[in-house]
Amino acid sequence: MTNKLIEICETKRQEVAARKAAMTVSTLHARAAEQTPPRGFRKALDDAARSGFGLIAEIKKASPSKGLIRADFDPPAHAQAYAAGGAACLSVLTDQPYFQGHEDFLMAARSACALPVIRKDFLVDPWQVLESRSIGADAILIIVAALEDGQMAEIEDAALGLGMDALIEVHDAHELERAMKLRSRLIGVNNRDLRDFSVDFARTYELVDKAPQDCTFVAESGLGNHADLTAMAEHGVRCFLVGESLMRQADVETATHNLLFGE
Ligand SMILES: O=P(O)(O)OC[C@@H](O)[C@@H](O)c1c[nH]c2ccccc12
Repeated sequence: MTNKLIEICETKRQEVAARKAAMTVSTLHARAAEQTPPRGFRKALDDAARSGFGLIAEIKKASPSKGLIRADFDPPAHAQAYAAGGAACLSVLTDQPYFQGHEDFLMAARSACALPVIRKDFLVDPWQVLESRSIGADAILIIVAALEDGQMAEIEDAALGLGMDALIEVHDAHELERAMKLRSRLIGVNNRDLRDFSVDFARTYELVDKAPQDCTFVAESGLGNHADLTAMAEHGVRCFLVGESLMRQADVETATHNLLFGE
């Protein structure tokens, strides 16, 4: 695990301890029961990828590597723009200390459109899965580099048990092997190295050939334009997670459309 990831997960464990003390599981269950059912995250991606590209468009205000990305940050407006531009799913950062995210952003984005939404955060405890459903999330992220095998399985069980999808994020062949011990067949490869934040598409190219055919395979991070997507498609990749390059555009809907279909 990289130093940054260790630091983020330690911060997250403290945050979760404080949240657990402030909120009972029965309150979370009651809130989860008020939410509309999970929208089918992987299915929406697969459906879109059958006739084109499956895009998870990310609502991201800031990041540790880039600082502030979007000054006029407006989650419901961005959600609608992404949906109108052709995205299959949304990703919303909820981590506050490192990404300036918030649960309210996810709730506002999900209410503003019909797309399935993944909660983008650092999960270190199955408790956070129920918390994610209680704010409406349709899917959660499992970062293999951050967790032991047993923890990953517990978090995944919690998600699948609530009818949610789990996106399993890997960086290398060893992590992909560990991911294959899980039940979920929704795999993301992060092209960004969390040690130095460098982006290398070769990570995706290496791992897509190693992933079993029944996987929905998502390339993540550093994707800037339609040519990046078509280059990935030549390697058989049809699903993508894109944040920064879209969030920097004044006209998010047109940018999303151009990313998917070319200018
Ligand atoms: O903004 P980008 O370069 O398009 O990347 C989006 C997404 O892949 C990135 O935000 C991400 C991938 N995995 C993560 C894990 C935690 C936080 C953030 C991420």
